[in-house]
Amino acid sequence: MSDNGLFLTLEGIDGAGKSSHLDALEALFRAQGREVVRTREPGGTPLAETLRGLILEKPMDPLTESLLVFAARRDHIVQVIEPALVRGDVVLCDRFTDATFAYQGAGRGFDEAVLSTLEQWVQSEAGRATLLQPHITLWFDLAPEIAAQRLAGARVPDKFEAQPVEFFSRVAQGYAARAAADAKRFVRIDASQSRDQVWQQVETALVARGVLSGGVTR
Ligand SMILES: Nc1ncnc2c1ncn2[C@@H]1O[C@H](COP(=O)(O)OP(=O)(O)OP(=O)(O)O)[C@@H](O)[C@H]1O
Ligand SMILES: Cc1cn([C@H]2C[C@H](O)[C@@H](COP(=O)(O)O)O2)c(=O)[nH]c1=O
Repeated sequence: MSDNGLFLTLEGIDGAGKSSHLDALEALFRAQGREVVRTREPGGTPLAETLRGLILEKPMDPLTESLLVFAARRDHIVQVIEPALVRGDVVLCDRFTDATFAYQGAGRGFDEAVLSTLEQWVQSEAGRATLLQPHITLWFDLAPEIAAQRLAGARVPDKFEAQPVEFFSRVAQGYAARAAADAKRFVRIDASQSRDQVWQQVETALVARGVLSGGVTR
């Protein structure tokens, strides 16, 4: 399968600040003449959004959780992500498979070999030479204690947001391990800085990667 699009994902622990930059990123790509599909995981299709409700609210064992996450992802890939990439669009996705390795793998302690097998099944496509992976992943790296302070009182916590800081320490380590294993794809963003400084890092990284023209402002 040929794809001329750009698959850009944003990752980080809950409260790291990634969603705060989605509007500006979408506007920036559109201003540079790109079609943008903005989406999220779990979710992005009616079926996957239904699964999201279960994943974020219902208690379940880690294998069940992982299977539901990958089922939602499969529908999302088939219905939304692959068609958009083939059209040449920018797919701006709030979380993808790195979140599964970080949350279900490192956070819950679920078997990463099983996650890798599911990744192979779900992200392979007839006609696609390699596994579907994001072209660029912006990893918003923030200490769990600061993320918890930012989220405190901001909204009613879901099943994951209600987890203790130790859980998010493991999730953060999971992200660090994924980033180390695929350093070409990951861009580490120091998310402890102010919103404007974080945005500057995002913009600079995307210009350096050649996916945005220089001299852009928010
Ligand atoms: N750089 C920043 N400095 C201080 N507060 C921030 C910063 N960026 C975002 N925030 C605030 O932190 C909270 C979490 O931000 P945001 O919703 O963007 O995080 P997130 O990574 O998308 O979280 P989640 O994955 O849980 O949805 C919000 O209240 C937001 O206003
Ligand atoms: C993709 C994915 C997500 N999660 C978790 C991570 C977050 O706590 C929620 C999504 O909420 P957000 O406000 O949209 O960030 O789901 C997960 O555990 N595993 C995954 O694969």
